[in-house]
Amino acid sequence: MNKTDGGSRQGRARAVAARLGGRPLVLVGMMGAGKTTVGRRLANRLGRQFIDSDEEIERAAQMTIPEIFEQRGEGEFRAGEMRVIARLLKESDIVLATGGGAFVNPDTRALVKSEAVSIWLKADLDVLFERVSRRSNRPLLKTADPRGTLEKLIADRYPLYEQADITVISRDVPQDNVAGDVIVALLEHLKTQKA
Ligand SMILES: Nc1ncnc2c1ncn2[C@@H]1O[C@H](COP(=O)(O)OP(=O)(O)O)[C@@H](O)[C@H]1O
Ligand SMILES: O=C(O)C1=C[C@@H](OP(=O)(O)O)[C@@H](O)[C@H](O)C1
Ligand SMILES: [Mg+2]
Repeated sequence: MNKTDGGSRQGRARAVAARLGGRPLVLVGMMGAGKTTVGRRLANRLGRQFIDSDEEIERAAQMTIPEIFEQRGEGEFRAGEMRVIARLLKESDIVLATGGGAFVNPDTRALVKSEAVSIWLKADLDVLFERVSRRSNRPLLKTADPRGTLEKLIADRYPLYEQADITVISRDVPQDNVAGDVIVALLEHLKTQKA
């Protein structure tokens, strides 16, 4: 084991940073998976800038996500999401948390696959439903049966999320531990890549 492949928490983070070069890290997965919160911790541990595509869209539009859906419709939100992510993927040394629908778009998915290392934060229906029920800021779940809607989205989207480079289970443990799981999985993945 050389200096940057150390088994310690810091050593692993350094090894991941070195093997990535500047390549962006992109978190994908369902609403409630923890992309925003775990992504922030991951960026912190890797010494990278954290960016959330939803926050970028809100800032550019000067509106919240529910307002954008209500006043402009999902189509316009998706078009903005695609543009924002394409712009952000030109940056290096970032951790980008996407919204749950971003990787569903074939163009965005292709771009993420070619420009970044992608991580699917995976959680099951019960965990996701419990987490998204804490807040009412997700317009797609404003239905008569939000749990059923979430279940349907899972069925539609899991085959696409599976195309991410690595999959990490977003367990119900402190978010910093999930960030640690991502670093371990990333290191394993990067070791299998050509230098
Ligand atoms: N590992 C975890 N354990 C418990 N709660 C979590 C975990 N990860 C995220 N959460 C909580 O779940 C909710 C959704 O997390 P968030 O990061 O917004 O998910 P996403 O961006 O994927 O929709 C937040 O309230 C967050 O604090
Ligand atoms: O899954 C989706 O289609 C969406 C997920 C949300 O982001 P999070 O996954 O961060 O909740 C946000 O982009 C919007 O409400 C649509
Ligand atoms: Mg989020």
